[in-house]
Amino acid sequence: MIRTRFLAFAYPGAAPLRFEDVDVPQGGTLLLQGRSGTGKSTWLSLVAALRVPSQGDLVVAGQDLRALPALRRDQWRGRHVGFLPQKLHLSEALTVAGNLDLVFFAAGLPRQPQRTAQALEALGIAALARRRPSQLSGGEAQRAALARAVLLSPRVILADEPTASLDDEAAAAAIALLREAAERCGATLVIATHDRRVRDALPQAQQLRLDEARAVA
Ligand SMILES: Nc1ncnc2c1ncn2[C@@H]1O[C@H](COP(=O)(O)OP(=O)(O)OP(=O)(O)O)[C@@H](O)[C@H]1O
Repeated sequence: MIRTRFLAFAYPGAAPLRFEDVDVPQGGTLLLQGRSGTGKSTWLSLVAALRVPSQGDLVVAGQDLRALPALRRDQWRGRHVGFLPQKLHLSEALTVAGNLDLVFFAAGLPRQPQRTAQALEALGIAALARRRPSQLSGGEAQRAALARAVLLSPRVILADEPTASLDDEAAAAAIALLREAAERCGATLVIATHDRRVRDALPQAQQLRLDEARAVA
């Protein structure tokens, strides 16, 4: 679940970005929409506890993020938030499986090879576990990044423009994979997108529209 009230964030020297309230139940889907520069990445970073709101309340998966001590934020994120960034950030120094193993490290947990294998299996890329990211197709790399995002069965999955630069077939596959992964984990799914195809594919999803007006104090 995600609940925001009067949420705002100000970059130094800039007018605050103010965000409309949302109430997304656990397991629900939210589409975060708006043109470039309207604050989608900022909103995602607040929900992921990467930034602290300047104002307002923010509860994610039952955790009041303003009450979360700074020292516990990274661990909380590592355990409860799965992030599928637009640029996938898979390390070429590691195999696909090795990239997933980093998740355990980030969450302060021991490596669990069986769980890594299961996550790759669930996304249909078990056979690619020992490859390097550069040896994957774009779609395979996205599956690897999604396997990494859902490895610890997060309560929230945040996907930043997951269909950008994908053709229709690949975009439909990416949306289906995200939905299936969220369903398996019982996670709340947030997709930041300005792709109409995502909205059309998820007609039941809640929507939060950001616009330029919100960037004004
Ligand atoms: N580190 C920063 N310092 C100052 N201003 C910033 C910083 N990061 C973003 N901004 C500004 O905050 C506003 C929101 O940026 P944000 O990246 O959240 O938008 P976005 O909707 O995700 O854009 P895009 O779709 O292009 O990724 C923009 O006006 C941007 O210029």
